[in-house]
Amino acid sequence: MDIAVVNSLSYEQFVEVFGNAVEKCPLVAAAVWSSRPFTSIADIDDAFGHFIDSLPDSGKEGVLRCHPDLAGRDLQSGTLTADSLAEQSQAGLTQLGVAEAERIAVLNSQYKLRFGFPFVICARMNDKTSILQQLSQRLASDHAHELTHAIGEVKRICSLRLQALVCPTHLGPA
Ligand SMILES: NC(=O)NC1=NC(=O)NC1=O
Repeated sequence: MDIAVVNSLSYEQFVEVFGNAVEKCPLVAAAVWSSRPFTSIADIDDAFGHFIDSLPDSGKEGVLRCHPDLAGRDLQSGTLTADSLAEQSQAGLTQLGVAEAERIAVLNSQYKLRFGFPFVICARMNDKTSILQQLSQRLASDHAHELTHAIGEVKRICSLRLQALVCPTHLGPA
């Protein structure tokens, strides 16, 4: 879909297409529609990022709480969104050994207990080793820093999803 088509979408169509750019948070796409017309993918990406950044901490925590655990219950029960399943599979989280699965489950629970939201990382930019490493490292963070870091990961995930949805604008004749 090119940017001209994006700009022609009704808000219902826009939410249909972009509603999961932020995992299970169609509100973000519904709000970002108001920023049309967009000039490029980067423009759309900025609009998503600015909306997320404008949320109060409780809103940011709410966005994080809509993310499924990595290699968690949703993966086991096959209830992940297609986006999340593709991202988690690509990072090797669907082929964890028993010990790795156990370790990520324990660390995810410790993280949620400490911060009140799930550990979120852009799986497409990581693999299971770096994810486990980041999870144990970030457990030691303080709440304020971790909230900022986690929201940065949400925006990375969103950027990659937007790039998969919108084809780059070709300058001049295609
Ligand atoms: N808790 C998470 O980090 N979830 C996810 N990371 C991704 O890249 N996709 C997800 O669903």
